[in-house]
Amino acid sequence: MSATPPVISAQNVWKLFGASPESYLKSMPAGRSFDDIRADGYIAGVADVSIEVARGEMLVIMGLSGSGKSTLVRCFSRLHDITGGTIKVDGQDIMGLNERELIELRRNKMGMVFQSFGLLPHRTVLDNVAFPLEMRGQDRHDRRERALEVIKLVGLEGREEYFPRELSGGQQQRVGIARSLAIEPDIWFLDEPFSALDPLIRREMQDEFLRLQEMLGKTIVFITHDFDEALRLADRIAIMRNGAVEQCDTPDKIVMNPATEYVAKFTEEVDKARVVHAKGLAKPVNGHALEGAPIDGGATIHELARVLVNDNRILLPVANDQGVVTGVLEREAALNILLGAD
Ligand SMILES: Nc1ncnc2c1ncn2[C@@H]1O[C@H](COP(=O)(O)OP(=O)(O)OP(=O)(O)O)[C@@H](O)[C@H]1O
Repeated sequence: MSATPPVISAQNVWKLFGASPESYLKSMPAGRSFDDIRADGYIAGVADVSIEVARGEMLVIMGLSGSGKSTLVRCFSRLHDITGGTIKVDGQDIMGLNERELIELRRNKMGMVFQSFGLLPHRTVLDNVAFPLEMRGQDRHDRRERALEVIKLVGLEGREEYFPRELSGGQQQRVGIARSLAIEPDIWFLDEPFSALDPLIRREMQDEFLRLQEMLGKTIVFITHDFDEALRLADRIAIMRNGAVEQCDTPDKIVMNPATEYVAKFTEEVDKARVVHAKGLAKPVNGHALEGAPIDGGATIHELARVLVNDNRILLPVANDQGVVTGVLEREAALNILLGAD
């Protein structure tokens, strides 16, 4: 991960729901499980989570319904006051902010997109997208210019005067995305943005989203309960269960080395060759004598299938995107993944 300070830093964060969570947490003995806490009359929405989000990173929070994804992300923007621990955004402890500072933080730094789109039905696409700029007091001309710009960015040019009811689900979510981008947020929170869309449109939106992210390079926290979606989008995935993070790692590492049985269950059906990259499987060079042209570390094992089958080297040098050899791939290990024998 980069050496720059994290955009979001959560340390030992708890969010308990119940009668007097703060005093309960203070007197709670260490090692209390989710079920113990429930027996005491509390729900551990977030249980001792420590996680950092790097600048420009796409962190996907994945977990089944009720695992605590939304609660954790609500803590990041202090839509929930946390019960214990600390959350810093750009180095600032957000529990120390007053109401006005919080509103500023959310309005200027944070963009949010929800599953339900949340569009204003009596406003056109243009006015929906310009709405957060209006809230910010920007003048009419500037907000129109900016709204037109982001509408174009999400591929809705020509539909500026449509009303939400005249758009498909995918198009409505594009409006939601454009609206959240209008304020140029540093941090972008997306809570299951595509789960109301049918599978084909959903995939299309994921591709669009990756394209946008390539252009914009935002710091993103993306919630999903769909493991395949997480694998497609994430730089790192945090897998939650009972309010806790079971594992937070790159898709390659999660698929190759699931930390718990629970995580392993998600990976069972996954076609690993389509997820794992050469660089994820590569080992350190460690004095191996390497011969011949290197392979692209950013390619998946599936994308390298032809090379892996035809090449007869035992060890293949793996290069980064600058062409520098950074590791070595055992061809047999890669072939095993390709053949589903791993
Ligand atoms: N305001 C609240 N009061 C009491 N319990 C709550 C509250 N909000 C969330 N919870 C509980 O906290 C736990 C985590 O909920 P959360 O909504 O974060 O899960 P989630 O993983 O986002 O689920 P989903 O995928 O269904 O949205 C659940 O057991 C939920 O019932």
